[in-house]
Amino acid sequence: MSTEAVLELRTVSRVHGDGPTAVHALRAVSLTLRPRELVAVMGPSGSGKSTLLHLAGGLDEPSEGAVLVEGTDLATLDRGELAAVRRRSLGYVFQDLNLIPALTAAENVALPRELDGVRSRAARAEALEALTEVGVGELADRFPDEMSGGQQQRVAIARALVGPRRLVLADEPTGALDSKTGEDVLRVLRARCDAGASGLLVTHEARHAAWADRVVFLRDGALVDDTGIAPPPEVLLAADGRG
Ligand SMILES: Nc1ncnc2c1ncn2[C@@H]1O[C@H](COP(=O)(O)OP(=O)(O)OP(=O)(O)O)[C@@H](O)[C@H]1O
Repeated sequence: MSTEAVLELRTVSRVHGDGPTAVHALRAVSLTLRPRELVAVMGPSGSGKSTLLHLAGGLDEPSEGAVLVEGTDLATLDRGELAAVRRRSLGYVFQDLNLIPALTAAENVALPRELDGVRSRAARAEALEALTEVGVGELADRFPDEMSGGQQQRVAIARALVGPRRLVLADEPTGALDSKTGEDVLRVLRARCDAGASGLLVTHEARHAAWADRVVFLRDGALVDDTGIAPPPEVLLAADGRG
C-alpha cells in the first residue's frame, strides 16, 4: 500500500472579499492525509471547517497555498480535469444528502460512475457492491422517500464511496440522525478507511471525532493542533472505547 499523501494542504489560506471587510476564513493551514487515515476537524462555528472541506474537494480555490489530491496540485488542472478528479478520486457526504428523489438507491449510487463513462450494467454492479458494503444492499430498488433518514444517509455514503474513490469528505454526515444511526454511519466510514480510503470528517461532537485517527482543531481559520497530542480529554477517553 502506497504511503503517498492522498490529500495535502500546503499553507492554505482563503480570504473572502478585501480591504477592511475581508474575512480570513482559513489562515496558513497545512494538513496531510495518508491512506487509511480518518481525520476529524473540529472547531467553533465560523472557524473555517466547511471552507477547509470545500478547498480539499476542489469546490473552492485557496487565496494562497496549494491543495494536492493524490499528488496533483488542483490549481494546475483545467475545469474538465478538475471535474474528473472530483468524480474519480473524491466522494462527498454533506448534511443535505442531495439524493435524487426520482432515482432509486442503486441509480443514485450508479449515477457518478455512469457520468464517468462506466457502462450502466457495470455501474449498477458497483452500486450494489457499495450499497451492500454500507448495509443497505436489500434497499437497492427503493426510492429515497421509501427509506428512513439513516438508510438514506447510508446510500449517500455508498454514493461517496462507489468505484475507486480514495478520499471521502464528510461534513457533519450524521446530521439530524439519532445517535445509534449516527454511530452506524461513522462505523461505515471508519471501515472504509480501514479498507484503504482516507477520510476528512467535520464534526461538532467529540464522540464522533473519537472514530478518527487524529483530531485537528480550527480556531479563527487557523489550525491550533495538528498533532493529536492534546485533544480535549473527552476525545481521548472516547477513543479508548472505540468499537
Ligand atoms: N462566501 C463567503 N463570503 C464571505 N465570508 C464567508 C464565505 N464563506 C464563508 N465565509 C466566512 O468564513 C468563515 C468560515 O466559515 P465556515 O463556513 O468555513 O465555518 P464553519 O467552521 O464551517 O462554521 P459552521 O460550524 O457554523 O458550519 C466565517 O466567518 C464565514 O462567515
